Amino acid sequence: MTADPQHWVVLPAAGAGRRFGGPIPKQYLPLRGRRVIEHSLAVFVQHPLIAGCVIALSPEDEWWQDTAYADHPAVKRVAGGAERSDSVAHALAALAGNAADDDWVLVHDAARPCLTTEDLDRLLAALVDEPVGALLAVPMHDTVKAAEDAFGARVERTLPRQQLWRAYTPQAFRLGQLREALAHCRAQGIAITDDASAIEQLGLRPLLVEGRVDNIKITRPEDLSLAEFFLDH
Ligand SMILES: Nc1ccn([C@@H]2O[C@H](COP(=O)(O)OP(=O)(O)OP(=O)(O)O)[C@@H](O)[C@H]2O)c(=O)n1
Ligand SMILES: C[C@](O)(CO)[C@H](O)COP(=O)(O)O
Repeated sequence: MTADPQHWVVLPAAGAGRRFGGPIPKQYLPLRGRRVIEHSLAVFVQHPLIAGCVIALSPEDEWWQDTAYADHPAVKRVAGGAERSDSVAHALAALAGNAADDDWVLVHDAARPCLTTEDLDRLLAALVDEPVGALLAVPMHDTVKAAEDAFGARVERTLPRQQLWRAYTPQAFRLGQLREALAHCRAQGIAITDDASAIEQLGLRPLLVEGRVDNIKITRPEDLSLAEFFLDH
């Protein structure tokens, strides 16, 4: 008889926050009495189904030591990498000693501080009997235009929004499969911006689990005020 899979969390937190700018990386900015990263971790550390967390940090980020989780027994730290996917891969390697290949790993951005326990529970529930893995996502409600090139301002076509979702985190996959998928993308030189994209490159189709729109990532300065608002309501 095989044991039920455990659930682990990987928090990539080694980004520089270039689009945000500012004096320190966005994940360490103050937000409603705590740092952004403390909000992002809190929901996992308190959750009974989470076995432990690995956080990928930039070695230069001395602000981590000031957080409530710096010496927390359930939070292990590793060095991040040049890209988000490298940071995730480093954290997965660190997990290998404690976790099984069939265990679930939930990857969540350190810069996403508004995740609710309800959304996390919905994702965890979706993993029961799920063959591939799942991610929180939000259906597209806007009318979306594709431009003729990345910087072009002229419409090429209107995309069918019924098929479009915004990919959020956490994104949950089997430890062994996610490690394989990230290694495949790295070996093939395939650039990816989320973990689901790596799994898709193996020919698999992750499950989209509808989440709250307010689980935003802090990417640009205006997102910080939005996160403040969402945390208050
Ligand atoms: N080399 C990297 C790059 C990003 N991240 C993390 O991945 C998450 C989402 O990435 P993003 O919003 O793109 O963060 P940054 O890379 O910091 O932002 P930017 O692209 O604007 O520089 C963040 O929690 C960030 O810290 C990481 O761990 N390692
Ligand atoms: C995983 C992710 O949050 C998906 O939305 C990712 O961090 C996105 O990175 P982006 O380049 O800021 O879209």
